[in-house]
Amino acid sequence: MTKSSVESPHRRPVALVVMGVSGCGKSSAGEAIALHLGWHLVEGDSYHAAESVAKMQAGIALTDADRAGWLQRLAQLLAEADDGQGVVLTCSALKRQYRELLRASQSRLGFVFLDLSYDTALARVQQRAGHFFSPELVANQFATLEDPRDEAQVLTVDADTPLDRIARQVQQWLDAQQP
Ligand SMILES: Nc1ncnc2c1ncn2[C@@H]1O[C@H](COP(=O)(O)OP(=O)(O)OP(=O)(O)O)[C@@H](O)[C@H]1O
Ligand SMILES: O=C(O)[C@H](O)[C@@H](O)[C@H](O)[C@H](O)CO
Repeated sequence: MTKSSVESPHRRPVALVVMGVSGCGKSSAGEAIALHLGWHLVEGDSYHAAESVAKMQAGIALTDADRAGWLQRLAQLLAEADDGQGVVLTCSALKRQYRELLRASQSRLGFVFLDLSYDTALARVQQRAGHFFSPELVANQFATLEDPRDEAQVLTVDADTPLDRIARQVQQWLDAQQP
């Protein structure tokens, strides 16, 4: 057996997707992580089609077809990350097939899964003012979520953890990996 065949195929990520249901803290944690690492922050919600935002405002869940173009746009942005410029992308990435699509564009991709209870997510979304996302859709987000924990390069974090601690957990996780 050659040396390379026994080594982990995964190298330290140069891009991270901060993922999870609405209200789990993707934007807040994504910003904290990007600041801590000195990486470029991409807010995935900014890349939804206007029609998709209108649907979510109206309490209509997105379909795979609604998300297809959005995910393609995000995949292109992830492809640009490298050792010189890391990228933190906030993106719900609820289904495994969405995550696979993103992985296909960036081999050195990690996911930070913000794990949160339904009750807490709902309370956060209801309390938040001025956001397009309809609280009626929170249950659908949980129904759509396919747990990523058994997939490679996924760090699961309790989404109730203070943001600075989440950022440090991510840093430690990255530091424990080979360059
Ligand atoms: N770790 C945390 N501890 C306590 N409150 C948090 C934490 N992270 C986020 N919040 C709060 O929860 C609410 C939702 O956070 P945020 O908008 O970052 O979530 P999100 O996943 O980006 O949501 P969406 O996908 O709907 O935009 C905000 O009011 C935010 O201040
Ligand atoms: O895939 C989706 O259904 C969407 O990306 C949602 O998750 C929202 O955009 C987001 O959570 C609200 O900010």
